Amino acid sequence: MCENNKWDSSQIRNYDLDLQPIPRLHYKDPKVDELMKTNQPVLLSGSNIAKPAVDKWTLEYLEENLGKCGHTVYVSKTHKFKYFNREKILSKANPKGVEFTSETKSVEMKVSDFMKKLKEWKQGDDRLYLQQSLNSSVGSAIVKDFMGFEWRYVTEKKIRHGWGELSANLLFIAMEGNCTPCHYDEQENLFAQIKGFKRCILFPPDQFECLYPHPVYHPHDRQSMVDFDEPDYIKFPKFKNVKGFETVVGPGDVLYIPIYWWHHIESLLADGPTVTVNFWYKGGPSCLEYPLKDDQKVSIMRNVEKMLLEVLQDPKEVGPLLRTILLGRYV
Ligand SMILES: CC1(C)c2ccccc2-c2ccc(C[C@@H](CC(=O)O)C(=O)C(=O)O)cc21
Ligand SMILES: [Zn+2]
Repeated sequence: MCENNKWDSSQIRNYDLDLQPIPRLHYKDPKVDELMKTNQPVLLSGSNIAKPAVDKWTLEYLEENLGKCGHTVYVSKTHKFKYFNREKILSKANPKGVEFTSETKSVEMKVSDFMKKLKEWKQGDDRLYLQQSLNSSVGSAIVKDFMGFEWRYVTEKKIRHGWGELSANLLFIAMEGNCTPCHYDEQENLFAQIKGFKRCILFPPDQFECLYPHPVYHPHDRQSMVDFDEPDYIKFPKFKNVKGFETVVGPGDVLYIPIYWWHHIESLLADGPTVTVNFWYKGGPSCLEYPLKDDQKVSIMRNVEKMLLEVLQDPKEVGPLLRTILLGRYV
């Protein structure tokens, strides 16, 4: 895995997974469009997409210019930051508000306090992960750098590949070793690495059965139930057969994470904090052409789950009803 002797394999966590490398291409290589057109991940190298950030966004600069208002900081007792959607707790699909606890909580923190905690952090302390939308609430210097991103290139890709509107540009500052467990998003993603190195493990949408996502009504919707650090092969036997892709992104790299592709992302161990900016685009209009694409099937499965929960109300009735439909008739 060691490519540019800036890091070594002792800095990535050891999972027993069958992984192939993600292609790394120059961002102007026409093969980039071949891969994007077929929803394949690709690592774009040598691009200036977020060049002003790569050149200027040191932690000191960010502390100075991120703005005085509070920023959303996630706190975790472990290295894992598993997304938890609070709105799902009392949604109509979960009327009884089944008790859910989240290992990750979010707090508002001044960037100066965040940076101070980053410097003083030691093993065993809670870990922090700052997330900030790059909008008018950040300082004017950051806005100016942001305007200097290579918008012509990313907009050309959005149009050429029929992506939807740009929904967000988020800035992430992670502690070394932080890990975002395996999940998928319903957005196209250009993941621009600014500072430090992140190991990215990706799985195509057709690995759904091997990754066992939480039910759609669960606050951990879209997240895999499998704990990569200690997989429970009894509860999740197909996880043993999962097949994926892997790369390590460094400053200036941009990774295309296609919509509905699973991704597990970790900041290298013992290499200091990392900074990332992502570009999330809504999915484009997808016409039902046959055979259906794997991500369309995931979307259909989500809609079936939502409809059944809507009408059955009680999540415990979904399994028996689907089993009645399936057994002896479809399987
Ligand atoms: C862990 C964290 C801070 C978080 C906590 C609670 C709710 C949401 C999120 C959230 C969402 C996106 C990311 C960035 C990235 C993963 C990575 O780079 O770590 C990723 O998944 C993507 O770009 O799609 C990180 C987070
Ligand atoms: Zn994500």
